[in-house]
Amino acid sequence: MIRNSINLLTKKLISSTSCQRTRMRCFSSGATNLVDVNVNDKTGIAVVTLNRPPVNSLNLELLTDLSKTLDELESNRSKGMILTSSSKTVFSAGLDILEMYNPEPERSKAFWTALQDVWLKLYGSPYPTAAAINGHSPAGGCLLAICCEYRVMVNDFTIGLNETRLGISAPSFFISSFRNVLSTREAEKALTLGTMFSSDEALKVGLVDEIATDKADSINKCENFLLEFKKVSSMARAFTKQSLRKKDLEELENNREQDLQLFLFAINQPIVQKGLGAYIQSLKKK
Ligand SMILES: CC/C=C\C/C=C\CCC/C=C/CC(=O)SCCNC(=O)CCNC(=O)[C@H](O)C(C)(C)COP(=O)(O)OP(=O)(O)OC[C@H]1O[C@@H](n2cnc3c(N)ncnc32)[C@H](O)[C@@H]1OP(=O)(O)O
Repeated sequence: MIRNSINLLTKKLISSTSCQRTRMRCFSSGATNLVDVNVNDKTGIAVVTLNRPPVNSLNLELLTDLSKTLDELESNRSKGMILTSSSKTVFSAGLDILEMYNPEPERSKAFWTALQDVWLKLYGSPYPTAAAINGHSPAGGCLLAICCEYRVMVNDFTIGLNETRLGISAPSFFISSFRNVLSTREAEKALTLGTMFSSDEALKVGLVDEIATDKADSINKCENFLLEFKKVSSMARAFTKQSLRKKDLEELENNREQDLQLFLFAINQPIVQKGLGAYIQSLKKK
């Protein structure tokens, strides 16, 4: 009995050694482990890493893991979250196009519902959030970044809501979170043109807050931003953020079914399927 307890303790110690070196607690979000979470014991800040190679495209499983992670952070009264990616060149390639091509009805419902859940939890989170954008961030990848309150982008990558370039309109909750960051004028121009901004252009227009030299620098800068909230009451902070975002959040909360039906209708149009098929082929041919 005692030996078993010692074995268990030894196993726990071994498995947590790499985290202890940096005073981090590690946990993974669920069964599929597509999201890694490291909580710094000293600051209470969680680094949440999207880990679905090769490009972190957002499929049902990744969205479900992310959604569970956001629940855990909220119930653990997180001091803050930094969202980043395990890839060296891609933050997230956006929605997984294979989830929308030849869709299976039940799965596509679950997929869109999971995306809505992630958006509501991330955009409305009571804890402060920052994105360390260490790679390209088109469409749904940009969505995750603009849900956060602060963005630090590593040089030489691109970010934007490029949906019109794919022949579709960005869904309304993509647009409202984009408008929360950019002026209506800049948002309209970028959304209608489907602009993908370079890091410098994104900084100039206000889509990102700082530029970083590499991933470590971007995480450091995000951490500095989050640490500023040590001086602020977390309740007052959360209330203020949620009041500012309330209209956008309620818009989706009150119209979830309608938004889902619009998505299902759109992806089931033969012309959209044809476009998606061609787009998948063009990505494969690159
Ligand atoms: C399009 C939707 C149309 C209709 C639906 C209607 C309405 C619903 C609402 C739609 C909202 C959509 C929001 C989105 O997020 S759509 C997704 C938009 N994303 C993109 O356009 C990004 C496409 N990818 C890229 O540009 C590049 O991959 C990237 C710059 C991210 C990285 O380039 P890199 O050279 O590093 O990698 P690749 O060789 O291109 O890719 C590696 C493999 O990954 C596959 N891949 C890439 N992106 C996706 C994706 N978004 N979904 C699924 N798979 C993806 C790519 O095909 C390669 O696969 P293999 O060849 O290795 O099999």
